[in-house]
Amino acid sequence: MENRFETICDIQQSDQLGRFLVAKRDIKAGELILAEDPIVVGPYWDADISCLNCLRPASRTCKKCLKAPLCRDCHQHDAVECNFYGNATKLGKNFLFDHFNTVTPIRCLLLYRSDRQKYEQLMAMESHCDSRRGTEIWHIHEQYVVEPLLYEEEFQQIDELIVTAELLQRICGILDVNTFEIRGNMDSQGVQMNNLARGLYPRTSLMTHNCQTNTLIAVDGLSKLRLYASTAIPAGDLLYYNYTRVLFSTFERQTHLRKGKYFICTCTRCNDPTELGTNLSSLKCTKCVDGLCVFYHQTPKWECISCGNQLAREYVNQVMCEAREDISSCALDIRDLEKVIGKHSKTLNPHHSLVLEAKQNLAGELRSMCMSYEQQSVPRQALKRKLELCEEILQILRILDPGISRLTGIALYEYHAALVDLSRRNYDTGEIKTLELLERLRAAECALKEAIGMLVFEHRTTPEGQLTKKAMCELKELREYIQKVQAMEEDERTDRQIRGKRNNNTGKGKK
Ligand SMILES: C[S@@+](CC[C@H](N)C(=O)[O-])C[C@H]1O[C@@H](n2cnc3c(N)ncnc32)[C@H](O)[C@@H]1O
Repeated sequence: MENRFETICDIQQSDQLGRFLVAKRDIKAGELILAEDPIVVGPYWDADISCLNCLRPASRTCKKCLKAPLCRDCHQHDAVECNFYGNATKLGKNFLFDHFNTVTPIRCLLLYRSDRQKYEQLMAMESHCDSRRGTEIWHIHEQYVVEPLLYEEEFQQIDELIVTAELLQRICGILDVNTFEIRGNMDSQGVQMNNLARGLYPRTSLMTHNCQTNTLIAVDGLSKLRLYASTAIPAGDLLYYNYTRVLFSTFERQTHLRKGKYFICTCTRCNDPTELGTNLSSLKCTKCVDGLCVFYHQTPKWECISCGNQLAREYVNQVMCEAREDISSCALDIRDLEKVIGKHSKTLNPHHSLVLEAKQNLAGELRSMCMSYEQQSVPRQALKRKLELCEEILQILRILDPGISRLTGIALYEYHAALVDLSRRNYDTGEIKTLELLERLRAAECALKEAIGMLVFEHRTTPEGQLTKKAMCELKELREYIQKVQAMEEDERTDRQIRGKRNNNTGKGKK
């Protein structure tokens, strides 16, 4: 695997980007680029107190070290960590329960003892200490990590390593800038078992950010990360990963990257006021009918693409604040969500990221509703609306997250499910004929096949991995159903031909 990475990628460096990855040769979409284990895994910042072995909710303390929280099923945790806490006789028994945010930074420090090479890899990572110094996040880490640790004699030195406030801040910075999310395993019933964790992957984290990624990251329940090309990557191109969310507006993405990753993104999407034509950040023009106002950051101004009308900053702020407030506080209720979508689609582009957020919530609620009914009794309106929403979201994802995409895969799966259910219903009520049913089912089959092609990279222990399994069974069933409908359609066609001939013959007879 080591060799694979080295034949595919080069690590390069520049003043602007720091270290980054470049494709050494053409990489095909879907090709595995690297598989990597984390050098450190730990709970998220502000996570609930969880088992140091599996990160499920903790219910007791390790019998050996008498300090580490464990769940009812785990009896041990990392040996170096357990020994360290066991030997830390002056450390209060509740220290980790009282200062759970210190767990991951302590694990980073313990690498110095357990694996010096990994410790060096960790310390080579970007921490942005200079940009963080004195900021709110610096003070938060000072309060919840640096002070509790340095107050305890046990943490002031680990072997020859002198632990200082600066070193701890650097580790906190490294964790904030470089960690990847690790979602827990699903149990056999498909319920998520562990709390969210974060992991440090030294090679994967070298990837540069771009709001349009060309890679896909899949992490399995054992924390192994696999990096795939999500589009074809020509030799010489950088490998990109999207550090932020695809469906965030430019303002939200830029804020997240500036505040959390300490750089300003200048990718094609960020530099295009229309966001590649999706208008995910645009407002409706207050003067002309179909116009959309976009933000030109160089000037800076909000201006209508069609009529040139400019929007006052105060107006934009007011509209956005109201929408943000309404959408974030809207109950997960179909009627309320429809109301909020209707209201804010009058001032924002109906594809604005805030409206899309409400639409995604609505699609989720419609999905739950469809699942709670017997198939034949799901309200038709709900199926129709779900299909419409899936189409809308897919159209945007195809542009912003091209190639193999987890979000597109999920949306395609939902789209296929709504299309099959609605078409069956339309057929049962006589709204569509067999041929149209067949055509729609074939379209659903294409969507489902494409969804599987995108989700197949997800490990079986993850929610998407479970969805892939389900989708594969449904594809088999759908194909069987298509065959039946096809046979019906052929029978009907033959029937029509016979009747047609008979009519012709009768006609001739009459003549
Ligand atoms: C996860 S690290 C990537 C590896 C890092 N370049 C290094 O040398 O260790 C994230 C940091 O890389 C830099 N970076 C990543 N993408 C960038 C981009 N598109 N523009 C500018 N800087 C970027 C920023 O400093 C960011 O905080």
